[in-house]
Amino acid sequence: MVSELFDDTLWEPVAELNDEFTDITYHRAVDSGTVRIAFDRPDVRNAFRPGTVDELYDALDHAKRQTDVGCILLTGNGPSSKDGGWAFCSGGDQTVRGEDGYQYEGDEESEAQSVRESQGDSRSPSEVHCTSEDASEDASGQGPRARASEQGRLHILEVQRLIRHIPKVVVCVVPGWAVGGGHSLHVVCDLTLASEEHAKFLQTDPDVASYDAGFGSAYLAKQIGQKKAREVFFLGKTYSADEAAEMGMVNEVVPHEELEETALEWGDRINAKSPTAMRMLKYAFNMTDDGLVGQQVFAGEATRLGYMTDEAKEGRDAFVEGRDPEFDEFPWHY
Ligand SMILES: CC(C)(COP(=O)(O)OP(=O)(O)OC[C@H]1O[C@@H](n2cnc3c(N)ncnc32)[C@H](O)[C@@H]1OP(=O)(O)O)[C@@H](O)C(=O)NCCC(=O)NCCSC(=O)CCC(=O)c1ccccc1C(=O)O
Repeated sequence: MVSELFDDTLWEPVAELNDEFTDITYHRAVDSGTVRIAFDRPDVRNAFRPGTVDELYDALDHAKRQTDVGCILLTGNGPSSKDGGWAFCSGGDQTVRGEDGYQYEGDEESEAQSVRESQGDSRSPSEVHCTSEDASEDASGQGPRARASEQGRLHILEVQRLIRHIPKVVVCVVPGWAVGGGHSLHVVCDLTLASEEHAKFLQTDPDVASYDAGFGSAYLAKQIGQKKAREVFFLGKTYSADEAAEMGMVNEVVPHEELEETALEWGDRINAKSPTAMRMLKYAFNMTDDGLVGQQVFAGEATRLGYMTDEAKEGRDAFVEGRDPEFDEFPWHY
């Protein structure tokens, strides 16, 4: 079973990737251009370790390149086999956090690393145990896709940027806890749909001496206002789905049993719209907050539209044919 809320008649695995993944699942809807990417570590409230983040990035990047996909659902599988608890994501896996970020190595290695570090030995586990050839294989104990690294990673931020710039609508489907870096992921998604009974929103970053000083906090303030965003981080209260909707960071709250069905319906609504309009709208919404990068992304799409005109083709053809361009037939639009 993928997840208790998952209807396997409506989805098929994206086989070339899903089979390789250990920490997430990746499915495509049978009847529509919607994909479902889900954290699959329910026993640790879907905390992400570096290998999880790699898989997430790879799935999102694959989804980005599917020209018949308009909507991405990002969710968490559940419930936990240990206690029946539900989670979207509880952020960075604290058991593999090292000195300079999250470590690829498994828990035992991390603990060993901490001990080594406290004894003044700063070698990474891969230096201690692995040759560089070992490191490219599954020496990390985190599945075949884990890329052993001598550096601690904070690359969930790369995933955040991918979600921000992906030319599709990303819906965060929250079946339980959205905490820490998991909370930040929900903030950066275009829309959030939450389980009435189980969704809970909490920022623990400062409890574990972490701080998402980008989208997770500053962009959250754009969504819910400065006072509320500061409350989320400075008081660390837990908010129900209804409270989160009231604050403006959740779009809709539905009964738990209807969560994924509703998410798929949202996907259908999204996919029925003009892909170009949706892409330009997403980038327009982003642009005011994203500075020159926002302008660059929007302008890149404007350039793509320009390239599709006969006027642009004339410019290209004239160069290739070694003649002056003939733009007389093209109006100076106003
Ligand atoms: C999520 C909880 C509130 C759930 O509480 P509860 O329902 O009572 O369940 P528990 O019994 O606590 O948990 C069950 C089980 O799961 C394990 N677990 C839960 N969360 C994590 C985790 N994050 N890492 C590792 N393990 C976790 C827990 O230990 C239990 O295991 P057992 O073996 O069964 O005992 C609660 O669990 C909780 O508060 N969890 C911690 C939340 C947290 O602090 N997350 C990290 C925040 S910091 C972060 O995410 C940084 C992310 C990042 O990379 C980043 C870096 C730089 C800039 C920005 C970011 C960014 O924020 O994105």
